Amino acid sequence: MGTVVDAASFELASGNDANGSLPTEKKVKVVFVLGGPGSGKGTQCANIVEHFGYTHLSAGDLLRAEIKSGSENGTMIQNMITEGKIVPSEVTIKLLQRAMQESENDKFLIDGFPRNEENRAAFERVTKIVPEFVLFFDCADEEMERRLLNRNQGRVDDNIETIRKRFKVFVESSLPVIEYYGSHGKVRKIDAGRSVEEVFEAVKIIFSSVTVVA
Ligand SMILES: Nc1ncnc2c1ncn2[C@@H]1O[C@H](COP(=O)(O)OP(=O)(O)OP(=O)(O)O)[C@@H](O)[C@H]1O
Ligand SMILES: O=c1ccn([C@@H]2O[C@H](COP(=O)(O)O)[C@@H](O)[C@H]2O)c(=O)[nH]1
Ligand SMILES: [Mg+2]
Repeated sequence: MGTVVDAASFELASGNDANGSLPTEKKVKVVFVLGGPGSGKGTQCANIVEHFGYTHLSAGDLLRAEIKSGSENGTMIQNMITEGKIVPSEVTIKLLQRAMQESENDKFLIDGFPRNEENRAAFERVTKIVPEFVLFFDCADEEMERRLLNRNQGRVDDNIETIRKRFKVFVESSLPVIEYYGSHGKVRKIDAGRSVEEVFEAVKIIFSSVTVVA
């Protein structure tokens, strides 16, 4: 597995177990993958996994799995997704923490999270994880809308009404998170309006510059 250089490792603390014993710890490296709905986050994460050995954690996929699992939060999550709203941080962070703890990998692409300032602050406070960097897929609304309306995966939020709401939430709540990380020199911005292959060429340059083969 590749070793990421020039990046600190961070400790992931789990919640106490049933006996209240000390939390277990796992050192992990995290890259946040952000961008508007339909900008191609999931598509490019699949390529990054294949070439650079990360584990892909899509916050949206984890929430959709939680609905399917019959969780007590399922109805609330379903309603939030249908409305394009942001699920409370504690729910999403628990799912992300669990996925990282259960994985044998130590480097993760967290796709579609944090979506607002509260998500960001809560994640850093609870997990003590600071991302190595933020990959930002920048894409025009018209292109994202076209992609989402053609996606055909049966998602309840891939309809024009919810898509418009998601765009508004992205601009009002998620862009400030990207600006926050930008002000800390952590954002790697990519023109995501190009073909899948062209976008991945740009992605590869970024990951190649932080990763060395072991
Ligand atoms: N560069 C691209 N050019 C054209 N189509 C693309 C490109 N990247 C992804 N797509 C297609 O656009 C749709 C949305 O892509 P994807 O699911 O990766 O986006 P996303 O950013 O994860 O969206 P969401 O935030 O809604 O989960 C998919 O059908 C995908 O095949
Ligand atoms: O951190 C998150 C991630 C997602 N959501 C909700 O899920 C949908 C779909 O997310 P995708 O990333 O497009 O798969 C999103 O619109 C939110 O409603 C969330 O609340 N928090
Ligand atoms: Mg996605």
